[in-house]
Amino acid sequence: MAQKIPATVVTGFLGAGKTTLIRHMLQNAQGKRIALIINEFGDLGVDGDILKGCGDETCTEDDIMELSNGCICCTVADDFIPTMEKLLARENKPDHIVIETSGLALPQPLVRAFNWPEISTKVTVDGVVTVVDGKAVTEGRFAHNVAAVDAQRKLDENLDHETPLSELFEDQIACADMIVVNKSDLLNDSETAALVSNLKSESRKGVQVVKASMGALPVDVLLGQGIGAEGDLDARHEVHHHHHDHDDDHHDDDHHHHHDHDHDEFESFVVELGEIADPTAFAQQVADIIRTHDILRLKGFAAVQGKPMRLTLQAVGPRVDTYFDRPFGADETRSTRLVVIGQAGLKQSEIIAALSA
Ligand SMILES: Nc1nc2c(ncn2[C@@H]2O[C@H](COP(=O)(O)OP(=O)(O)OP(=O)(O)O)[C@@H](O)[C@H]2O)c(=O)[nH]1
Repeated sequence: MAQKIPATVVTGFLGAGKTTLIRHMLQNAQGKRIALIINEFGDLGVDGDILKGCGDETCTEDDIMELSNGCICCTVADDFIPTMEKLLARENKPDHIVIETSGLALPQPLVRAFNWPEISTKVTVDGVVTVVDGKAVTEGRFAHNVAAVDAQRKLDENLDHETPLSELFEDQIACADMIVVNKSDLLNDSETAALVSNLKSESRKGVQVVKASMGALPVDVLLGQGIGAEGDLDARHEVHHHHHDHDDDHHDDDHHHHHDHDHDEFESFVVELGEIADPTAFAQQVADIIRTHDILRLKGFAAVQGKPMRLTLQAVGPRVDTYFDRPFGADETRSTRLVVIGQAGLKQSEIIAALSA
């Protein structure tokens, strides 16, 4: 019987650095043939485009498959399983499959999907890698399971309210086989050490916690954990959520379980603009809009007047990064397309007006 193909699930909150980590991994794959499945949030294939635009031989378009029908946990049967089957039916099989979940997806339902008969004999979950935005967590955003923040919470009644974001963060930590404390370049040594030790105490026994900057970790560290996570689901208990009206018995079926609607708390939309004049001024404008409207994530591509190259724009919280990634193609419209992601209730028309100003 053929050996099962190992699959690594990369999860982590919005903007934690999953795409960056995967890109680094592909560029340093050391001959390993890696196929990618990307679960995009929103209808603009930004992450896929970033990976395809890396121009590296190891990430040809053929090896990248996109799931774009929303959160992976609700589309297992219609989207994920058929995509996996297509991938597994290929003559030229990958050595390893890497699945990037959208920043809002929960890893447990995806891992559970590997027990489906269509794929369970052919693939196994090598491990779940959870990428953490070290800077954001240190600053107390989505950091509720960090002991220090918890202690503070108990002292302040106003902080008692749990948000879905922190619950999601806990679920991602609970499911991890390896936790990557990314963006360590933005932390000092003692902040990094404190975060690593907090996450170690919050995660299951034996889970590795490693620090990284720009997701730069050796492929041998990330892949080949050999965990078989799909057979180990009970250890990855999802956190009990207070606002749900029924309790989780951990034997829920794949789609209709209690997490289904967590991502309803979020929304995203795409903004199309013409060419922009000045990247620096535009980045500043974007940063101001993010602050005013409490946008979680904003990313996409811009056409800059007089520049043949496409500008990639990435914003996580108030930090906006821009860089030119590749020339626009001859048959490509020189336009600016951005996806905006935030908690439900974004003032879409105001945001579009502000971006167009
Ligand atoms: N300073 C710093 N920036 C980083 C690091 N890793 C990633 N970034 C930046 O953070 C932003 C988000 O990184 P991505 O890799 O797109 O994050 P992601 O988790 O794929 O984001 P989503 O797809 O939106 O969930 C980008 O602008 C990256 O360049 C890091 O270690 N240090």
